[in-house]
Amino acid sequence: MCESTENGKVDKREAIENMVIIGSGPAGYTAAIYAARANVRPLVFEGYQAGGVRGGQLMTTTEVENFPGFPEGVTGPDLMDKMRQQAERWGAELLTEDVEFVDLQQRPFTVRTTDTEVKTHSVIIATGAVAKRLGLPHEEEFWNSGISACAVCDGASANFRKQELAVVGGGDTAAEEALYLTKYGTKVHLLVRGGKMRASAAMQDRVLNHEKVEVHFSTEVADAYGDKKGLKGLQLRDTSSGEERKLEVRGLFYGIGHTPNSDLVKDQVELDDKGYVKVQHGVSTNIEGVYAAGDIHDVEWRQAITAAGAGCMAALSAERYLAANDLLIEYHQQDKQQVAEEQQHQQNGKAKMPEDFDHAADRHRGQLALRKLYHESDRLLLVLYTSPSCGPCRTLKPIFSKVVDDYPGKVHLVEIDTEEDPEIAEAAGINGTPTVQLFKNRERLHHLPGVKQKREYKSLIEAAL
Ligand SMILES: Cc1cc2nc3c(=O)[nH]c(=O)nc-3n(C[C@H](O)[C@H](O)[C@H](O)COP(=O)(O)OP(=O)(O)OC[C@H]3O[C@@H](n4cnc5c(N)ncnc54)[C@H](O)[C@@H]3O)c2cc1C
Repeated sequence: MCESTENGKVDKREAIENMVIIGSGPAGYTAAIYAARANVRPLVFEGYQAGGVRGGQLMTTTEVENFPGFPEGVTGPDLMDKMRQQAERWGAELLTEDVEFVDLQQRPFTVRTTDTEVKTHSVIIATGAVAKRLGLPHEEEFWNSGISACAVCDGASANFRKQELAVVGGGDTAAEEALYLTKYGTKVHLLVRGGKMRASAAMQDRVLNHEKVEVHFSTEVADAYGDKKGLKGLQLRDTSSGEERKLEVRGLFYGIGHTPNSDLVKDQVELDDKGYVKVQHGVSTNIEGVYAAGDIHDVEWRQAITAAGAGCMAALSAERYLAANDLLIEYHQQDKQQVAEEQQHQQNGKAKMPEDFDHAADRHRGQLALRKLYHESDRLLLVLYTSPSCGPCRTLKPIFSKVVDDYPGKVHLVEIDTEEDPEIAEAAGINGTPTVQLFKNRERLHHLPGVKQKREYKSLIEAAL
């Protein structure tokens, strides 16, 4: 059933769900795999923007070396894609939407996004955590044009290559980001507020002995400065003497920890003083039938494998709760092969090479296609800049492809891999991926860094058609 609200059409489902899982990090997807295997048919709200991208924090890292089953290591985005495929294969329903409202006071519980509203007998909160920001006076001005919270997503951008860069933080995340950035920058300054680092001994050894990394202890960032082209430097303050000085860098990356994504449930579920959900018996919240799994409650271990373990416990606990209260409706699923709609979209969207260039096709790839269409096409031109190691790009690509499906013959989509085509990305002023630009008749209409809501892209496209 569809109903109109102030937000537009909301799909209000009449049937009561067995289980809703909020979040799609290792905790959410593992809960989905266990619940789906038990014929519970969970509904997963994967998230989109509110608390980090679909797939969670591992979408922002490169190699994961410690997740069991991958002796050669696996990239974070690949690991999360595999978990997603496994959940989908066993019949979990996945919606890439942010949950905006929950009512856990009345049963069945209510869960609502902009597009969907459901009632459910049980809920697993697996909303994880997001990177903290410093809140510098000029942070917003240089966000995505020099300041970033994801070195792995943005470090390879043309404007950071062969430049001096800085990372803030003294823990493992900051150390990992600094080491990653040495691949691209001429030098990386690691700015540590205290007199020593909190990172593991092994990580400290690596950064302190790396020829391209300079560690500045007792140093905090007071502000950032630059011009319209982006960040030019930082105003630093010595935390012991209060003395200030400038440091010329073109990139500032945050590695200063995380905030739990618990705002959604903060007045309904018991939280600790830092905002983490309080649990008993591993995953049970103070509300029967509501469970929490992963970094949303784990202040101590905070690992992919512990989050996945908690997801398993939450799914089994919720299933027991449903069975004990006679609420469970079983759905016997066929062993679906991996039929991800997303893969189909990517398949359909395979871009043509310039040699067999087809003007009529909606989708293209690479700088030659872009140059050709920029000069010759009278359609609206949508340029999607991505990079191979960027997790948010993997989230955006299928969603953006679906947006393009709605305008057959009216738009041209050109995907530019900023590693394959760094010159054109630089010329276009791309400071991070993903970024979308809209052009009409050789005029740039919009520059949209990051992942936006589908409706935002659609309203800009419709206004420009
Ligand atoms: C840079 C980096 C490197 C790391 N490397 C490793 C490593 O090598 N090995 C390791 O074991 N661990 C690593 N970790 C830690 C690991 O990523 C986390 O412990 C793990 O991802 C936590 O999983 P989670 O499922 O609890 O939450 P997250 O991964 O944080 O996922 C939370 C999910 O909830 C969704 N969400 C949030 N709010 C909403 C909402 N309102 N509606 C719907 N969905 C929502 C988000 O979109 C996201 O999908 C790393 C972390 C970082 C930041």
